[in-house]
Amino acid sequence: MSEGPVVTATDLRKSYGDTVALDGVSLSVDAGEVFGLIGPNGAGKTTLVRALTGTTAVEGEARTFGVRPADADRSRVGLLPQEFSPPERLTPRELLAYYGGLYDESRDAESVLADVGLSDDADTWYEELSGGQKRRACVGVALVNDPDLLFLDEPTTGIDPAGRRDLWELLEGLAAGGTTVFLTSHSMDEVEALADRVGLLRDGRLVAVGTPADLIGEHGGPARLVVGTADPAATDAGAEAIRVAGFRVERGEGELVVEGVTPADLGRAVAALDDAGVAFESLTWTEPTLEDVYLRLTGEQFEGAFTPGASVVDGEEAGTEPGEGEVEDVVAGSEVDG
Ligand SMILES: Nc1ncnc2c1ncn2[C@@H]1O[C@H](COP(=O)(O)OP(=O)(O)OP(=O)(O)O)[C@@H](O)[C@H]1O
Repeated sequence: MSEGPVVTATDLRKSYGDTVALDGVSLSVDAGEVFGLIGPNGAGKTTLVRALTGTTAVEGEARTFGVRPADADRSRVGLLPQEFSPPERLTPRELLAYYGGLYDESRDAESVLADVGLSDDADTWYEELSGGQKRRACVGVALVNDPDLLFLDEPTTGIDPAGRRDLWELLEGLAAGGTTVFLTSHSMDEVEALADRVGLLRDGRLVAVGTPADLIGEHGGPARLVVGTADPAATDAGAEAIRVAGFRVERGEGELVVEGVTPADLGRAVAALDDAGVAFESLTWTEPTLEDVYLRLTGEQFEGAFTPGASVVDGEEAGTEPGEGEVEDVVAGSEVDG
């Protein structure tokens, strides 16, 4: 395993006409590190991957293994582009033989097929594979030269949950063995699970870089208690009781969202509801995730998600009708019947 950064970028810039795709991106990725790149559609992720793999010309300086990407030893780099359409009338086994043949040395096709979970479909034409099986085959192609540096642009799109987890395990194993992985994904759980460090790209700029834990600590916002309330009267009474107990509370339809509740606060919050005789149907405590970081830093909202800090606090702020906000499904947390 080599020492020091395997990938470096200094002030990368790229425009397509008036569209600025990269607006001064600098980063470095060390050997054996999994770097996760996230950001909204059009943020510049694919352009950055292309810059780092030498498939598009950019301003600034990009280096892989210390040389310009176009000059890097191709046998050491694997690339799964976002759009990759191998020949339709080849089977996964043939595809691996075909792409493996481009290198002086390549991995045994059977072991790659096993790695990506395609051993049973190894002799089906590519065009007859399901979407997820196709993507597995494409991941296999990126692995066939046993690369030291692997670029994966949205590798698990279309792959079922079990298959995604298998691929995560595979990537973790590769990284543990010293492979450097540069991963872009729209799946926050994927990036949180895999990445040692995460970079968030927005409008061509890297607006945050850090470990998932650091980014969540810095930008994820507070832990929350969501109280499912039985009826509007209970929602009103619950909001008041929680507020009086000193918490910051927001109201949604049939629920209250109490922000900044630590595990040590839970008892006091529940006691406030009980003391006020407020009937509640559920209690869910959630800690912030990388998804919260993403939402806060991009200003995006998932449909149905409420806007942190933008609705009723102390019942005073205007502009939000009860029922307007709705909290997304619980991602991590515990439910307690009330
Ligand atoms: N070949 C091209 N010609 C013109 N504009 C382009 C081209 N490629 C990308 N762009 C523009 O550059 C910007 C960045 O695109 P890019 O594909 O890098 O974003 P992305 O973050 O990968 O998006 P997505 O999440 O949708 O894959 C977008 O505004 C896009 O429209």
